[in-house]
Amino acid sequence: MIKIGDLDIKTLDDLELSGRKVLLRVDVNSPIDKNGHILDSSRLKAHVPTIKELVERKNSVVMISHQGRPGDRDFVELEEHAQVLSKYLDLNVEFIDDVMGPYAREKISNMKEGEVILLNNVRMVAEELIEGPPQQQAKTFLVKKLSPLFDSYINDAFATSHRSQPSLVGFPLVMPSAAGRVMEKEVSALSKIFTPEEAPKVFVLGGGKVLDTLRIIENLTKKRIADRILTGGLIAELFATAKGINLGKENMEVLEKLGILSLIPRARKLLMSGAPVEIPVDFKVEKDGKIEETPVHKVEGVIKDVGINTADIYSSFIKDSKVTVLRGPMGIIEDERFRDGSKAVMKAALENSGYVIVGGGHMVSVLEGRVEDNPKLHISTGGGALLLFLSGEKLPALEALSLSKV
Ligand SMILES: Nc1ncnc2c1ncn2[C@@H]1O[C@H](COP(=O)(O)OP(=O)(O)OP(=O)(O)O)[C@@H](O)[C@H]1O
Ligand SMILES: O=C(O)[C@H](O)COP(=O)(O)O
Repeated sequence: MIKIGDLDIKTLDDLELSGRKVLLRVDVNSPIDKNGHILDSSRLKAHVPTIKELVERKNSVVMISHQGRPGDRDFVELEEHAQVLSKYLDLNVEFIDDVMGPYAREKISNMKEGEVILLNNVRMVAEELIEGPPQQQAKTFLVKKLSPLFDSYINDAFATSHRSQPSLVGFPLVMPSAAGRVMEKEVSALSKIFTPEEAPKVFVLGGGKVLDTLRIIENLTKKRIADRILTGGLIAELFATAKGINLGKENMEVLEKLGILSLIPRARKLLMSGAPVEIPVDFKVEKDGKIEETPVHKVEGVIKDVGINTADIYSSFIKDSKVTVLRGPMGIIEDERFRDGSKAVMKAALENSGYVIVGGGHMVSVLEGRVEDNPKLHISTGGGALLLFLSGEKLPALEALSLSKV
């Protein structure tokens, strides 16, 4: 059983799972290249322990997932996903080109112990795109057609837990349901953020999603969760400007174009209410094709990364942290010349003895493979779900799991 706030959620340890037919909601939504192929399969790999365990416990497993959204380039079928999963699992994952029609239902009914199926993209079913409360989603055709074929429902899709769609919130109301191992790992790692005993807590927040990050800082401040919030990326520029620092014409133009200047009053309010927000003391800027280090009060050129002194000061704060959360890079890390700030904070976090949580594709890429066998490191699979979780919002899929029938 996992406890999150006032919710109690069953895990694979709490359900009778042997010789059963299990419907497993996974999130295999992956970046897709221009030829329609999977670019990065880390989300698929993440589900391997859950699937393996269910197979080893002699269940037959039917996976259901979305990929992209209708109308988008990455809205593709899941045939290649099944092939990749087969490779990781070293067993045949059969792709079924159907979601809930007679073909899929017949295949599911005839499954034998240990067999694994991946249904086609659940967002081909129009109902899946409508968000609504669990009680409404439990009455959808998706739930009505599929639930009678299964003994249990397992949700392992933490990265989609912020959506209140039928495949995520409809099933727990009508059948015994539990969280899979990915969901369990995410929830127990991320709940360290809200545990007062684990302190001090340092949040390293950067990147480009300024409004989302501002919401996180508002929540962390309101609930007095963070001891220090070290800013980089565009959120650092917002807070520097909110403090009255002139970052120069070029950077102000960037902030204006992105609509970030309108957030200044919210940032000021946070600063005045005692938010433990730190801003860089220096930046790495690009000016007339040259790269320079410049103090925060004398910025000339376009800001591309935090400076050397900031990286040192931030690293020293991280050194004493018991929980460090890193989300969003310190600079424009797609360019190798501007990765130093992000690399420095990551190094400090990994060298410290505390717990480290890394979220968001860009910061994960700064890990550069240093992930094996590190029990103190948690790499979240969540994008939007993680942002919402950190903002203190409830995740509908978790709430629904807590309503599990039986
Ligand atoms: N100073 C800066 N100016 C402009 N862009 C910046 C700056 N610093 C970082 N960025 C950009 O922020 C982007 C990454 O931010 P984002 O918030 O999307 O993080 P992420 O961790 O990848 O999130 P997710 O995985 O959820 O998409 C990168 O493209 C990077 O170039
Ligand atoms: O990548 C994600 O954030 C999840 O898979 C959810 O996808 P969505 O934003 O299309 O609902």
